[in-house]
Amino acid sequence: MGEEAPEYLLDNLDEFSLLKGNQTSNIVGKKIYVVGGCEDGEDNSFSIKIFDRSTSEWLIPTVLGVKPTPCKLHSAVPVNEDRILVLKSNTATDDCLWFLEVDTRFVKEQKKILGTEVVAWSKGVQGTGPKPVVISGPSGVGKGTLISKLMKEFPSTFGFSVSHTTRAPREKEVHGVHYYFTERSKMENDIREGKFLESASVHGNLYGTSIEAVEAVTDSGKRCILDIDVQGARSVRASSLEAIFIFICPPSFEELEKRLRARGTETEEQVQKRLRNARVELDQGKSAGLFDHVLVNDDLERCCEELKKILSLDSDADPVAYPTTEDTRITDFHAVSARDQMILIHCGSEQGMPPTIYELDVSSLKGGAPGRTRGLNMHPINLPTTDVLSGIDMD
Ligand SMILES: Nc1nc2c(ncn2[C@@H]2O[C@H](COP(=O)(O)OP(=O)(O)O)[C@@H](O)[C@H]2O)c(=O)[nH]1
Ligand SMILES: Nc1ncnc2c1ncn2[C@@H]1O[C@H](COP(=O)(O)OP(=O)(O)O)[C@@H](O)[C@H]1O
Repeated sequence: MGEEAPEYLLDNLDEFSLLKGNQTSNIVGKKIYVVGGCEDGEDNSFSIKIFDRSTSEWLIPTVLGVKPTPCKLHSAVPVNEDRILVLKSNTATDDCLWFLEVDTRFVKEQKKILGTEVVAWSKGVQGTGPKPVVISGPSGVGKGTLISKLMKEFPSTFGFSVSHTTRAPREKEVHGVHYYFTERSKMENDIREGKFLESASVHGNLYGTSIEAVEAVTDSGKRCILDIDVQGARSVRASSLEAIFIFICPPSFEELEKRLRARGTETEEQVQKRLRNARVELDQGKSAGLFDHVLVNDDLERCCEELKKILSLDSDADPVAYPTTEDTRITDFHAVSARDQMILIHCGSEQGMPPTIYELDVSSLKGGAPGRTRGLNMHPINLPTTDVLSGIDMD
């Protein structure tokens, strides 16, 4: 019947056939990526195995990012030389498109850092959404105060990225609202597993932005605000997250010291540490190319107005445009093909009903692992109401 299996697969067929469940395999460069199968007794989970054609060996890669939840059936197709599109059938619109990154910039960096084979998951998102806002500045300058004010005025526009930290909570701080207060060993482990967009040691404690913290806000249709230090801002700048970077300065060093003491949340030793670090941060804030805007927080009202202008929230500006998502569902019986950055998804339907063909434009992808791949545009193609595609007219 069909063609003989290539020798490199026959040699390793035992390994291959050990995998069960719904699987797909795609070739990118010299490697075959097998997605799906059983893992730890869990059916249909998105496990990954790689067959390296140049060495005829199976590789088990380090898998970074949050992987898709299991589903009964999926299909996959390479989009280009650095990522594979994975389509989950019969799942919600916002969960059906995923990317397995095999050689993107992030994956290349991680391969160097970890010294292993690496792949990374990122979830596909339709549209681009508003850019997240990174706010940095020395301790006591008023970042928290400005952010609270903005969020109070525009509660449905902004959402706060709740960071993780190993520092102890202050009196009025609430776990999950101001920070996720966490153990150092747990946080270090999660960082190693690629769950964090960035992390840094600040004033002797570990702080970090988890991918989920940013995406939870963005997925809810809100614009994400991150309050992070300059090291964190630098990491985010180097990541796939496209954001606006704003540095907040005090009117003077003396005023900064006054505010920090007046807040009364730190011991004298901690205040001293924060003031020492503030000098370094104020210097770093001037680093070329790091911050898009620098604001001086002298008068709170004035500074907040400036911030709103930057974020186009002044009365003259257009409101921020949010993406609209059409309801799409990929059926169990579907076929997928790719050509020139355009993916066609042919979804079978109930007997007698015409199929639905979706066109997915992947020509302007943004972001990616760790996090979400944005810029997708998927819509159904309007089909003529003839039998051409049902294959009835064969005469
Ligand atoms: N890199 C990084 N810095 C963070 C994060 N969360 C908070 N920070 C920064 O850590 C520093 C200390 O924060 P905090 O302990 O709340 O003290 P405060 O700045 O004096 O209010 C501030 O500069 C924050 O911007 C994070 O997730 N990542
Ligand atoms: N423009 C301002 N003028 C005077 N005090 C301010 C101003 N902005 C913030 N503050 C006060 O300074 C202190 C530090 O502000 P906070 O928002 O906690 O700083 P950060 O989050 O940058 O550490 C707070 O007590 C706050 O009320």
